[in-house]
Amino acid sequence: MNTDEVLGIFREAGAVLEGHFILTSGLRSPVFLQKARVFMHADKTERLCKALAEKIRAGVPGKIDYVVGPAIGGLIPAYETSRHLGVPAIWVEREGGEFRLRRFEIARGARVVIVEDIVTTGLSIRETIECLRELGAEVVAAACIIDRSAGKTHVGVPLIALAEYEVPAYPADRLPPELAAIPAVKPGSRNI
Ligand SMILES: O=P(O)(O)OC[C@H]1O[C@H](OP(=O)(O)OP(=O)(O)O)[C@H](O)[C@@H]1O
Ligand SMILES: O=C(O)c1cc(=O)[nH]c(=O)[nH]1
Ligand SMILES: [Mg+2]
Repeated sequence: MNTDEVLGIFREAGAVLEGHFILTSGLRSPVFLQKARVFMHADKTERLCKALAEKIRAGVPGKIDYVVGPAIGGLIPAYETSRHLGVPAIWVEREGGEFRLRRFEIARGARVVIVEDIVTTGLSIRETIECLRELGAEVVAAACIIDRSAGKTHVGVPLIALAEYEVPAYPADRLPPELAAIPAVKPGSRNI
């Protein structure tokens, strides 16, 4: 599946929003990919995640013990991708602001692949890696449906993106005037 097909699915679902958005990193952007509007459709989610699973299989040599999704955005794509990989899906969720594996136990040395929805700065994946490494897991790769940095983000493990789509993002104190003129909204779940 190529980038145009992935973006086509997002557009068809009405998931490419325009306005003034506060991203999880604190950066501001005129475009927000509201993945929930894609993941509400099982058929669209299946097509995307089947393709992502194939890309993970091709890019990750050896056994995968778990797919790990960072909540909330990563829950559905991690689950659906794990279904196509034939491995269990677990998740990390925020407790006091920090990602924790609250509901599961994994053996030290478990080989895991993180599956995210969207990557912008890679902050959420880096936080997830930190949590998993503290538990002794081996993070063999991370994957996402769309990489908004178009390959510029590095998370310290191989990052497998189904699509790369570069979207502008600005520090809050360096907004272009057209963005500063629109009230900002924060769609994600960090800090709520
Ligand atoms: O690469 P980054 O700069 O970390 O940005 C991407 C992250 O932002 C979103 O999560 P968010 O914390 O907004 O909440 P959500 O998962 O509930 O959507 C998205 O789900 C990714 O986890
Ligand atoms: O960087 C983010 O927080 C982000 C961007 C985006 O387009 N979609 C999303 O869910 N999060
Ligand atoms: Mg998220």
